[in-house]
Amino acid sequence: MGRGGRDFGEYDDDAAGALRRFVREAGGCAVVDGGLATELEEHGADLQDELWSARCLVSAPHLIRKVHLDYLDAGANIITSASYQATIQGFQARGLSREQSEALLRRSVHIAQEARAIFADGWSKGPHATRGRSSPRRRPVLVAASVGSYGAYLADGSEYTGDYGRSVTKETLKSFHRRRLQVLADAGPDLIAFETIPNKMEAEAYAELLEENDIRIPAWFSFTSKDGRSAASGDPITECAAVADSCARVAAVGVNCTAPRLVHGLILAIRKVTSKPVAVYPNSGETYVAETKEWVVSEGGASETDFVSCVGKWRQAGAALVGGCCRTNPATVRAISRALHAEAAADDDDYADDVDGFPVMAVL
Ligand code: MET
Ligand SMILES: [Zn+2]
Repeated sequence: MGRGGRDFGEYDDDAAGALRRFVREAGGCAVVDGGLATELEEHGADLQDELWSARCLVSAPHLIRKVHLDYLDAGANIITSASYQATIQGFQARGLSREQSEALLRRSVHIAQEARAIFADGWSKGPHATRGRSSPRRRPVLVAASVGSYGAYLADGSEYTGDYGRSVTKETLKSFHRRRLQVLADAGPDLIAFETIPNKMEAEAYAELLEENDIRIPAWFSFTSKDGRSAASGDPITECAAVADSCARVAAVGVNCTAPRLVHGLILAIRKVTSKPVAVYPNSGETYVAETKEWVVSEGGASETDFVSCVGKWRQAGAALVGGCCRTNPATVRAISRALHAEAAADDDDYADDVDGFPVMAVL
């Protein structure tokens, strides 16, 4: 069990059942945080680097903690560690030792756990309690250890194409991820978030690693899609989700860093092959250009601005966890949380003051 967490990790049926209970406790749909790298950059971090957000594990851990706290303050039930692009191989290429690299992976989880503890502390004896709230609400919070795909390590945008070249096999991917996964799991997160998975082969590699290494921390598999029918590589999303479905250690299946307009169809497709909870945390709808490491507005991008107005539709389609990915921020998460808990928010003046009249355009 993670520090400050509930008994989440101690599941004896299946991982999906444990997450389903958590979602229920969170009010029927859990709020996932928003873009971590995006927000680090917003605070001045320079991520034009092959390590991307993982660079801050060395240079600005306090900033990572602040961003986690901002997402908690915005209503997140799940915060995701800064390990997306943190890999032993990537750190070693920069001259760090294996021990130092592994310590940085552990640090990513510990920073998120620390943020949760600070938040819980402030929540029970902070300003809200003195404003006359009779029973301070305790929001359930889980720490997810992020595992970015092999493409993220390559830092060439291939998590959005799924094209790793012929020489990369499932075994390549397994040996690339094995130790990193074990170190992250040993750091004691509540969840492992396999994010931005671009193809079926990497999902298979993860499923086998979870079994072979006997990782007993519930995981979620989250894919990227560019067309709303398949993962980035062209593998049908139904086949990718079926890989996740057949692994008892997988608690949820979903999509992230995908245009919001594609999400509804993807939820419906995923639900055809699994009854595990579905997680969706799209990006703003902009497109990542690997050469310049920049996000640009794509064609038809204007329609993406109603991201938050889609939240109800996604929930109706069966999403159990909703949040944001790149180019989303705490304001997005606050608005998502509001959309999901509209009735509860109406009873809560402090909260309503923060979000009333929030312009959706400004969210993204
Ligand atoms: C390219 S997807 C990045 C996901 C990661 N959790 C982040 O928000 O930074
Ligand atoms: Zn993203």
